[in-house]
Amino acid sequence: MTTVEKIKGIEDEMARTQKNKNTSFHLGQLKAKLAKLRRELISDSSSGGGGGGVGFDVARTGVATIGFVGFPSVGKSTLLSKLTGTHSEAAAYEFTTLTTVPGIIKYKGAKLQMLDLPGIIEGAKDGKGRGKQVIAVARSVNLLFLVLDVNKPLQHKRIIEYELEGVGIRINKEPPNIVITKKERGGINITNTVPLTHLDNDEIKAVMAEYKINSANIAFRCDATVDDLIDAIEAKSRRYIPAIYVLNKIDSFSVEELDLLYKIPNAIPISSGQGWNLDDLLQMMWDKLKLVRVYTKPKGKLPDFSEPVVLRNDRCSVEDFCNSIHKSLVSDFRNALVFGQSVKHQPQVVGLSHDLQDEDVITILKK
Ligand SMILES: Nc1nc2c(ncn2[C@@H]2O[C@H](COP(=O)(O)OP(=O)(O)OP(=O)(O)O)[C@@H](O)[C@H]2O)c(=O)[nH]1
Ligand SMILES: [K+]
Ligand SMILES: [Mg+2]
Repeated sequence: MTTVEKIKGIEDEMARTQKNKNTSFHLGQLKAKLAKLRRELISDSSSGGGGGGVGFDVARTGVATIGFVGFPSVGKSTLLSKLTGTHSEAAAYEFTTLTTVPGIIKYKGAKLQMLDLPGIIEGAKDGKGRGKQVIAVARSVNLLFLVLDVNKPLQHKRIIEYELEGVGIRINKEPPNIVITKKERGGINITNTVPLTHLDNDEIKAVMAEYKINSANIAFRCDATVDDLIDAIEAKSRRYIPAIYVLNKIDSFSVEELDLLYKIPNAIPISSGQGWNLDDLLQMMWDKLKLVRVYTKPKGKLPDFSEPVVLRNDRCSVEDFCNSIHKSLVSDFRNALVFGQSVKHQPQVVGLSHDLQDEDVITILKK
């Protein structure tokens, strides 16, 4: 049996099993088995076995990368061409785009890479179409544009979410606050700071047994589900990626129905064909990326507000700032003077490990 067939078998069994007190151990076990099999599929596609593909992933440039994912012919390529000026073939037939097409956009001083990808369909994660390669790229981006055609059923949204979840991508979600500390002996010890309303002991035991973890402290600091527990165990293979639902083709949609679309969280209606509402899309992109713009102020001079150094918020220390200017800067570094939100005193003397915030002004003092 192939991994995909085994996954199908477990999914079928789960669908047949009613959730109640007597089945929770069994269901927990099935979910853990499923998560392990899906991880095998992910590592297959990143190591080249059926995924990856020559020339499919592209060299990364810019401070962050945004990937376009959606069903065929929803208008991904039209959007890339509009936003970046890079031509990506668009046509009325499905699967026009067959590989990754990168483009670059400069926004608020930040150079950002956008990746137009082939369309995906139901079953993508299990190898349908170019789904595996698309998903391998999707796992590596900093923000996803999940492009939907407003004229197509909203069910497409569910299918795409399901496909991405199946490969360990978690959309617009924080990692569950569960700390698992493995021990040599002593069994499973559970503590919780909030009541656990979704999980019972049988489920926890089943999952830990399936992962062959016999002794561990598990500290729940959120009202976790069994899926959250599995995500915590599988933390290394999970990707927490912000996403925007780009509801495209509103030019061919009745205005009365538009109100409904505004109710979907993290969504924005646009027309890539007509170029409608793209400014709002870019502003939303900016808010989601949470980039950090830092202005340099040479000693004794005014700050240069024309060209910020842009950092990602997971890499925004003074050291990251130095490295993005020049490799040698760190070795000459004595300390830095910072003005702005990241410091209490204006200015404040800081070292390499200090984390900067958006719109800070910095002066580097050399040895
Ligand atoms: N009415 C309307 N049509 C659009 C819009 N955006 C794209 N289209 C049309 O939709 C069709 C598909 O557009 P593409 O940009 O090729 O879509 P895609 O998502 O890249 O498609 P694949 O690469 O095949 O997955 C083309 O005929 C476009 O002209 C839009 O905003 N409004
Ligand atoms: K198309
Ligand atoms: Mg395309």
